[in-house]
Amino acid sequence: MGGRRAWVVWGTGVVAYLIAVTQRTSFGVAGLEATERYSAGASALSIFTVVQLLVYAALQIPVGVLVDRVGPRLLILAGAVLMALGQVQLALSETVGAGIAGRLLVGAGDALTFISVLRLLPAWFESRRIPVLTQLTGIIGQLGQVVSVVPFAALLGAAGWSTAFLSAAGLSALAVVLAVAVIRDAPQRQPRAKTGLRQTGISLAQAWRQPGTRLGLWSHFTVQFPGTVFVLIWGYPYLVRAEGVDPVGASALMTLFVAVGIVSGPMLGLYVSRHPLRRSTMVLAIASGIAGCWLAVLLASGPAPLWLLTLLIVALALGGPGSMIAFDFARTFNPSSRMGTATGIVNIGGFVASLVAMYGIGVILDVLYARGLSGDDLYALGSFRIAMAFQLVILAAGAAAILIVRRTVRRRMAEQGVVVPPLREVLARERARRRAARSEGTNEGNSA
Ligand SMILES: N[C@@H](Cc1c[nH]cn1)C(=O)NCC(=O)O
Repeated sequence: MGGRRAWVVWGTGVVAYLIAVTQRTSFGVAGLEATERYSAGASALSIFTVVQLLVYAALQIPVGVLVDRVGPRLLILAGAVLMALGQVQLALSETVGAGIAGRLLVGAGDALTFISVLRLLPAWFESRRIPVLTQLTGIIGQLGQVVSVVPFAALLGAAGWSTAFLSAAGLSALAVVLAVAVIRDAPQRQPRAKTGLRQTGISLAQAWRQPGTRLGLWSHFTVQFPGTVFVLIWGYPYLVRAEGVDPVGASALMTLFVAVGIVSGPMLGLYVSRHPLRRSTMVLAIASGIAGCWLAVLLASGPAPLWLLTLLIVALALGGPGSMIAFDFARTFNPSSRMGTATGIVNIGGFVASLVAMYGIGVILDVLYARGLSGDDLYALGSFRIAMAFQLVILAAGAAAILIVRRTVRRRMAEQGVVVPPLREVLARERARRRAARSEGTNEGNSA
């Protein structure tokens, strides 16, 4: 376990995930070209992304169940095939309907990938390594966005729509070859228990009834969406049009977002492996940080100062790696035979919250504009702030759900003899220990 072969298998899985994130985000950088190609307006184009995310979210449970039954390799392979077909379809499509069919295939293939790559970890690595590797999987995968924004966008500009999307399809074809050649479910061939539909239903129900799975779901729900919404759709127009940040400054803030995610991921992974009883406390701390920064930005008189916007970006960026803690709940509270199923349940949370927030912000902006409350600017600062405040409602609901489920989790743990001491007590004990260590040091100094 954990030898060279394990790193190669996991590394290949991560490359497949990075390629999936490239396919996921490639349409986002082709908005202007898509408007021309399909002669479509903004709302028609938004259907492409909504359909893709809906398919992704809807497939999480079936995929989670499947990965436990057929293993991750086959699903990573099938995911790459679907994404290659989807991008070919998009490359050749000339109508909105045909284009959406392409994105639907991409969403389906994407849905198969992440859960399957996480499922490789417990088969190949010791459990103490998994929190950091989970974080690294997320971080490296997110670099797929950079592939979309830099080489893909350049190819789109230079060679046009069909060439760019056919090349993206080529990347997924490469993932197919790599998956066939390198990825194996486990170091040794393992007999897979034959599970019928009834057993699958039972396993799904067991994963859902496990409060640790639901703690993961709500953790993912609460801290993943604010960053996703900001980066995928509303962040740039908010910074530039509402807060008056110049485009170069806005791009720098978006880059800071990626950098903070990369630096903080491994740190959070280490925290999780050292303090497994304080994982939800970290999730709640990140959620409070995001809510606090948003409140300060939204309540600022006039445009928010740059230092405050920078702080907001840092808090939002922590949400990505913070949401990976959710998968650790799925893994540690479920037997490995149900891990895929539990991971699928958890992964729905952030994507549902993101869809609700993205749509809600758009609707609020439209309503305020239609009622004449935004003057002649859809993105007026006052209106955008009201719309962005909608996220605080979702954050509060998520945090409340975490607190409620956590109580059940801790009660169950106490029944099994694991008591989580209140944070107050732990901090007081730690202060006393430090005081004692200091006074011991002073006494030793005096007697020397
Ligand atoms: N939390 C994200 C991944 C992530 C890690 N760091 C920033 N974002 C997640 O849930 N990913 C699922 C997926 O399919 O990408």
